Amino acid sequence: MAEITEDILTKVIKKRPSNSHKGNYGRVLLIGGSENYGGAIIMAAEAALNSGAGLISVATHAVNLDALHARNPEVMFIDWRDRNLVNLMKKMDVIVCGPGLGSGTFALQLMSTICQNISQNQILILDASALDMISQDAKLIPTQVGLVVITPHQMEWQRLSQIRISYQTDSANLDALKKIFPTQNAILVLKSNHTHVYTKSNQIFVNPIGNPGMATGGMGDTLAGIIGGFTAQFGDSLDSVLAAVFIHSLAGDKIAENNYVVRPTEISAMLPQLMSQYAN
Ligand SMILES: NC(=O)C1=CN([C@@H]2O[C@H](COP(=O)(O)OP(=O)(O)OC[C@H]3O[C@@H](n4cnc5c(N)ncnc54)[C@H](OP(=O)(O)O)[C@@H]3O)[C@@H](O)[C@H]2O)[C@@H](O)CC1
Ligand SMILES: Nc1ncnc2c1ncn2[C@@H]1O[C@H](COP(=O)(O)OP(=O)(O)O)[C@@H](O)[C@H]1O
Ligand SMILES: [Mg+2]
Repeated sequence: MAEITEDILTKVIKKRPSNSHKGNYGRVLLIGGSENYGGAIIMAAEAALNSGAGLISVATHAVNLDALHARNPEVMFIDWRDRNLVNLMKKMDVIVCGPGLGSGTFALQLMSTICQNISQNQILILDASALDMISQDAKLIPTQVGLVVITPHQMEWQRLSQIRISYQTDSANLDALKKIFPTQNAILVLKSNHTHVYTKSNQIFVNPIGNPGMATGGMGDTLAGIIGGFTAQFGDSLDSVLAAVFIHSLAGDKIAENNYVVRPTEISAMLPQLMSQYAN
């Protein structure tokens, strides 16, 4: 097992060439935010925006539109019941699904639409409720997809892998990852106070930083958005995912130097400045 180090940030974060435009930094669609959990998808979208995705769209319950735009007018909106959502999905480089999605019949339909329409040149990041839905129905896992990144916390991983938290050893986790995604290119980001990242080729990484001030609702939603932003602009590599995990905790540690609590939105606020320090 290897520790993720600061070097991953200099390796991944690139200075932007002058002759570039928003289309060069990736299109991300975030799907989630039921009537009760709008904040989750707003925080994920803010994280994707602040981590540098070129174009960001959010498919959510209509009730979330005003809050989303009041907070981040840079982000585009589509009602998640809009028939055009399927066409929009097809234009995306990255789809992040799950923060605040909920688990009703409609959420199931959305997952099924993603599963049927996503393609080999797209990245899918599954978090929160989306993971609970694939736990209940493996047919919702797409076979034609470029990369799937799953970001469960330990209880979500228990539901998906059937491994109880105290039995979530590295070897059991690797076996489960391969069993759940037999043919797909898949990365498991198993979140905890020291998040582990697993690949199907038996690579294991541990995140040595982060702090308990980060134990605040919305922290995982923010990580999902950063992974979306990093894979959209720096590519569908393991390194992009490792860098996202590391910078999320690095920001958390910097905020915790003089704050008892770390707000997820403050992590997002810190990203543009942190990224400029590591870009080369
Ligand atoms: N502002 C918003 O809109 C927000 C909306 N959100 C949305 O809410 C939805 C539900 O997501 P969820 O994560 O809150 O609920 P769930 O999956 O039931 O997990 C909690 C259970 O697991 C247990 N547990 C054990 N180990 C654990 C661990 N390491 N980390 C965490 N939990 C651990 C834990 O144990 P306990 O606390 O009882 O000790 C408890 O029994 C989802 O769609 C999400 O996006 C949130 O993002 C917050 C902000
Ligand atoms: N004690 C802790 N130390 C370090 N990181 C933590 C700690 N508690 C939570 N985190 C981080 O916060 C995030 C929590 O994710 P999650 O439970 O999905 O949050 P939410 O669903 O509320 O957004 C993960 O990235 C996890 O690593
Ligand atoms: Mg979560």
